[in-house]
Order: sequence, then C-alpha cells, then structure tokens
Amino acid sequence: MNKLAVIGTGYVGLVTGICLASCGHHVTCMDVDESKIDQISRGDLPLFEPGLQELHETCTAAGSLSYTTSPEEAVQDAEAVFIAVGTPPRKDGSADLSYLHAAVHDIAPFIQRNTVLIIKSTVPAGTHADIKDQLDRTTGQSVQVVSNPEFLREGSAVNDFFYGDRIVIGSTDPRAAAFVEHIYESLPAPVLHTDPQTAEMIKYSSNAFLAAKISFINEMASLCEAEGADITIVAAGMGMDKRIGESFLRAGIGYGGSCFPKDTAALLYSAQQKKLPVPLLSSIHEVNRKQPGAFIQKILDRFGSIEGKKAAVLGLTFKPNTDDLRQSPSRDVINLLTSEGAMVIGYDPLISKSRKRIWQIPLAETMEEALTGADLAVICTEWKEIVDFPPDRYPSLMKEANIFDGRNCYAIKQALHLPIYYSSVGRPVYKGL
Ligand SMILES: NC(=O)c1ccc[n+]([C@@H]2O[C@H](COP(=O)([O-])OP(=O)(O)OC[C@H]3O[C@@H](n4cnc5c(N)ncnc54)[C@H](O)[C@@H]3O)[C@@H](O)[C@H]2O)c1
Ligand SMILES: O=c1ccn([C@@H]2O[C@H](COP(=O)(O)OP(=O)(O)O[C@H]3O[C@H](CO)[C@@H](O)[C@H](O)[C@H]3O)[C@@H](O)[C@H]2O)c(=O)[nH]1
Repeated sequence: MNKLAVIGTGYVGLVTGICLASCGHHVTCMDVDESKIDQISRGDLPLFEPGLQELHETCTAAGSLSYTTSPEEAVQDAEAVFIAVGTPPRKDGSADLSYLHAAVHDIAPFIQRNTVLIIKSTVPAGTHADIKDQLDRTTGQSVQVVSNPEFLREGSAVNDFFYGDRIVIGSTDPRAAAFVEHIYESLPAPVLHTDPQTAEMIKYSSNAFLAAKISFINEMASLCEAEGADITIVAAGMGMDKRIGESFLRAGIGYGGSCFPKDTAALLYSAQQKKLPVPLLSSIHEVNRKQPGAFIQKILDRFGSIEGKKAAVLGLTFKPNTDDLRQSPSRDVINLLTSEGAMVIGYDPLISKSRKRIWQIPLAETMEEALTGADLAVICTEWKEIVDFPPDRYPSLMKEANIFDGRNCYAIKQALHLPIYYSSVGRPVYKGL
C-alpha cells in the first residue's frame, strides 16, 4: 500500500483517485475548486459515472480516501503525486497548459526528495521536460517526472481502469518507472515502458486514430447514402476483418466530448508549429465538423422550411451513460434547428432529471412529453431508453412521425409498415408517410 496524491478531481482525477484507493492505496485527492471538494465531502460526486459513487463510499468509509483543497495536506507525505488537471483547447487549437503549470507551482513546496510526479493529463510531447524543469528550479532538487497517460472512456471509466488494454509508463529513470508499475500491480493490464515523449505521443496518436476511424466511417456513410447501401452492414462486414476491427465504426452525427475534438486539434497545432504537413490529421476534424450540418440538411430537404415546426431533440450528452455535455454534437444540432426557426424541446434521460432548460431550450421530463405533438424527432445520443423506445409509439405521440436518427438506433426493419418517415445516417430512408 502506498501513500498517493491526486491533483484535480475532474473525471480523470476522481476515477484515478477512487480506483487507486480501492486497489488498497491511501489516496488524498486535491482540487482548487472548494465547492467541488465540499460537495464530494458531503458524499455527493460532482459527476455521473456508473459504479464510481459506490466505490467512493466504500473507500471513504474504510479511511483509504480523503479530499482536500490544501496542496500541502495532499502532497506532504505522498510517495507519488498524480496530476490530472484539465488541458483545455485554446482558440488556436493548442493545449492550454496553464492549469498544469499552476498545479505544479502550488505543490512544488511540498514535494519530498523521492516523490515521483506522474502526469495523467493529456499533454503535448515534450511537456514532461518543461514540468521537470519547473519542478527542479523551484525545489532545488531533481524530481522524477513520469508520463502515464489515461485511456478511460466516460460512461465505462471504472471498468476501463480495472480492465484497461494497457498501462503506459514513460520515464527516463528505471526506478521511478518500476515504482509506478508497482502502484498498478494489482491490475491485469500489460505494461508498456517507454520514454516520456513517446508516452505522450501514444496518447495523442490513439485518440487521433479512433477519431479517424469515426470520420472515415462517416465519410463512407455519405457514399452509402448516395449508393443506396447500408453503412451498418458495411461496417459489420469491414469489422469482420481482424486487421480492421469492429469498434469505432458507428456512423453518426460525429464525435464530441472533451477529448477527441481537443486532442486532434492540439496534435494538429503541434504539427503546424513544426511545419509538418499532416493532411490526414486535418481531414479528421474537417469531416467531423460538417456532420451536424449535413444531418440538418436532410431535415431541410424533407420539409423545405422548418420555421415554426416543433422539433424534439432526444439525447443531449455527447455519448450515453454520462452527464458530460462538453462538445456534444447535440448542441450544434439544436443551434442549427433554432437558427432555422424550429421550436425545439429537448429530452435526455439524465440531464432532464436535474434541469428544466439548457442552451436556451426547454427540457421535457419524459421522452413521451418531448414527442407529444412534435413535427419531427431528432435523435442525437443512443441512450438505452431511446434505443428501447418502441418505434410504433412515435406515430401515436407525434403530430407527424418524421424521425431523424443521428445514431442509427433502430433497424430499418422495425419501421416497416409503420406510418413514419425514418431518416438515419448512411442507410436508405424509410418513407412510410
Ligand atoms: N475526461 C476524460 O474522459 C479523459 C480521459 C483521459 C484523459 N483525459 C485528460 O485528463 C485531463 C483531465 O481531464 P478531465 O476531463 O478530468 O478534466 P476536468 O476539466 O473535468 O477536471 C479538471 C479538474 O482540475 C481542477 N484543477 C484545475 N487547476 C487545478 C490546480 N491548480 N490544482 C488542483 N486542481 C486543479 C479543476 O478544478 C477540475 O476539477 C485532461 O488533460 C484530459 O485531456 C480526460
Ligand atoms: O463508433 C463510434 C464511437 C464513438 N463515437 C463518438 O465518439 C465520441 C467519443 O466516444 P468515446 O471514445 O467512447 O468516449 P470518450 O469518453 O470521449 O473517450 C475517448 O477519449 C478519452 C479521453 O482522451 C480517451 O481516454 C478514450 O480512450 C477515448 O475513447 C462520442 O461522441 C461518441 O458518440 C462515434 O461517433 N462512433
């Protein structure tokens, strides 16, 4: 059992802190946001992540997990300090590292001689060296800085922590690297040891590749629409080839969230700074940026004008099983619908529980309420409740059952013989109206 500190209690910090505590370590999580720490201390996690609240309660009751706003309290006896603060995008696409440097500044006075600093945040290649310089200068000693990028997905973060595909440890010091491996020794994932800049690049390259798969399948979906083919079957057929793999080939209104958009932009920025041509990388974002607009065009093609029409937008979070709305494609869809004069009402299985309005539109309490009297329904997130909603209920609730499904939630066969117009992504339109 080791004494560990985690700096930053956002998604990654909380998951890392709580899961490491449940591996038997003593963990103190620290954040500058007092209201967040107050809320957590009252037993209420500031984010929704399946399984996390239960683990948090078990570990705090066992005394292996605590929270503070004091860098001193968190770091003074810690053998390792994980940094998990945000690295949001700047206007020019570069990663804003100011939170990282501020956090390092705050903890530096309390770093002990053998404390290892572990960077969990996603940072551009070379950042570890700047952080080491900053720490060495302020502490007057040589601090070990290890790059240990995080690969968890929101909505399945706890499972991803315990059963991840790999643990990447980037370090120039074998002792520091061995210590970080020891922290994770109860996990079954294979460990890849490398140098820090390679570890930093593994993180960005992985996200860029996954985003590329999505943009690729979305481009193929447009071609399928033109050819009368079905992208879901094309993707299944492609995925049967082990070299391609079936995951991340779901066509839709594009990727969102706090990672893919920002990390592809940051990688692109780094390449541009080095004057390296990276046409593939620039296209990933370009294809994604156009997805919501292309989807709205299908609606306009159907109606001509949607001025005054009631549109129910179903699913608001950037993916199911999370309450995270950052960079959600649903927001672009809503903005486009309202700019065309539609009266938009939203529904989300999680967000509707706690809010009545969002992004200047009202929220319905139930999916039925959102659909009642609507001229069109637009599905933005494939929540289970939406996927399980029987298609024959749409015509009974809506004024006219025009369904625009941005996540391919229903099999076309389900629409057969129903009085609905069903337009999805990369599949033939079903015209039952
Ligand atoms: N969200 C994900 O699914 C995910 C997955 C893998 C990697 N990452 C990366 O991990 C990092 C964190 O992401 P996130 O989504 O958890 O961020 P977040 O924005 O949800 O949380 C960051 C937290 O850091 C705190 N913070 C800021 N400055 C601080 C300081 N000086 N001291 C202490 N706390 C401070 C903020 O108050 C906030 O609570 C990013 O680099 C991100 O790219 C995120
Ligand atoms: O086939 C697919 C798969 C995903 N998406 C979309 O892509 C976005 C991101 O989804 P996902 O990757 O599942 O969620 P994140 O929580 O953003 O996780 C990504 O970003 C994290 C932050 O860097 C990494 O740690 C994870 O490994 C990486 O999957 C969402 O909008 C999804 O709707 C698709 O459109 N089609």
